[in-house]
Amino acid sequence: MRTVMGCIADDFTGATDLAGLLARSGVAVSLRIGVPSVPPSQTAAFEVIALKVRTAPVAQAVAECRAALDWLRQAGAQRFFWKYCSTFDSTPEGNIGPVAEALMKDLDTDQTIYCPAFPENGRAIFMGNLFVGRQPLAESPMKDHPLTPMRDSNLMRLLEPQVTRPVGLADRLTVAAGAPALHDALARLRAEGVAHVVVDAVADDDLAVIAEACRDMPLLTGGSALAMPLPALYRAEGLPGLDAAPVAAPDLPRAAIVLSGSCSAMTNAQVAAYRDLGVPAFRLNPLALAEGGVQPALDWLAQQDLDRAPLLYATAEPAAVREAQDRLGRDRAGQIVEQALAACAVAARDAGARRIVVAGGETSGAVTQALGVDRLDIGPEIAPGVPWTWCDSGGHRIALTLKSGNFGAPTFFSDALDRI
Ligand SMILES: Nc1ncnc2c1ncn2[C@@H]1O[C@H](COP(=O)(O)OP(=O)(O)OP(=O)(O)O)[C@@H](O)[C@H]1O
Ligand SMILES: O=C(O)[C@@H](O)C(=O)CO
Repeated sequence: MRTVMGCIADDFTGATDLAGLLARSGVAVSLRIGVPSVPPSQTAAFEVIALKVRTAPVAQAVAECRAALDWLRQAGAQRFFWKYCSTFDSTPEGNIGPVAEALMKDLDTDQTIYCPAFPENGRAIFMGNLFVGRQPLAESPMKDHPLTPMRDSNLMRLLEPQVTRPVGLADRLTVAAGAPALHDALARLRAEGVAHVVVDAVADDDLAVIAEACRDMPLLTGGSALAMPLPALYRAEGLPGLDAAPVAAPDLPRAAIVLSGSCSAMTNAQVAAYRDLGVPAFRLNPLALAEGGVQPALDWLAQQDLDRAPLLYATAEPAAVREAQDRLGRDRAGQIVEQALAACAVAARDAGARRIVVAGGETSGAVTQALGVDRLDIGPEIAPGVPWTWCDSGGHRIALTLKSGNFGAPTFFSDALDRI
């Protein structure tokens, strides 16, 4: 079927978040890991391509996203969505702005919007400032993120150094005036040469207004929640073939593994809560990994009863993360941990684990790539923005859930395992 919307996500948890929220409306969603190496044949109404480019060098991120755009255009898509984190995770150079600008150029469009709001998960934008719960972004735990510490809450100020063309704001008062008013405001900004418009949203109703006003823009950018109203709008337009055939849940053995490489405040709470249940747990320390490699963790794993869903985690508080980064360098510390958790995922699968829980976007990218997964079917939602997915890995059908660092309740790991 012809693809209605092509979506590009800058990390893997973000991709499952987006696909899960789209799937809530019963629309056909296909989630691919990386740009497929073959031209599109059987495609869904909504195609999501998961990339691992959030912290990649700008030129690499732009090249991968343009290749994804090209594939999605071949699939027939004429509208596109650039999905990044609801906490606007980026480095001073990018990659949110440079990718958006490159996609705009390829699509020959002179304006797009930026709306990472995700009210269900406490992300709201007011007067261009992003809030996480009741805290401004830069005062939230995101200020200590291991790879993308967010030290400013103002989205215009964050975006300006990342792009070459003017940045503007459509504020909450405009959004509250409704879709036609927002549409007119965007047209006025376009006439003034404003290419990049941050749009305020504090509640799902605001996102519905924004989606309605902007649904025909060739490129939308934002968090997953902005995409949620789109399937209903496109259905109302009478676009055919939007509905999904139900995906059968596989009957999987109990054996499971939980792998956590996120150091967010919420993941720290989730690791603590899961450990409190008395499950077997092994802490991966980047300094020990740098010296002794991953073998001790693999040896430990080989001794475990996978029916008890053991936990391997590098999750640590900001002071411990800083210490590892000071000694190893930020990127090396991250990569050592990601590679170790990826090796543990493969070992666990080979030992029979068929339900795999992963916490952290970069971590999920490394694990999913190591498992050789190229496509995910969306299953039931565990928490807002975190679905179970089914996929093929190493000749087996497995269940995989990729949890964004900040998402889920403190009981997320046991919630996930109870859900299927
Ligand atoms: N103890 C540690 N010391 C240093 N770096 C660590 C440690 N534990 C994990 N890391 C690294 O921190 C990074 C965490 O990023 P990741 O994207 O996996 O989680 P997250 O940002 O919380 O999740 P999301 O992107 O979904 O919000 C990874 O690169 C991981 O390898
Ligand atoms: O938008 C979010 O917060 C998540 O989907 C994400 O991108 C985490 O990496």
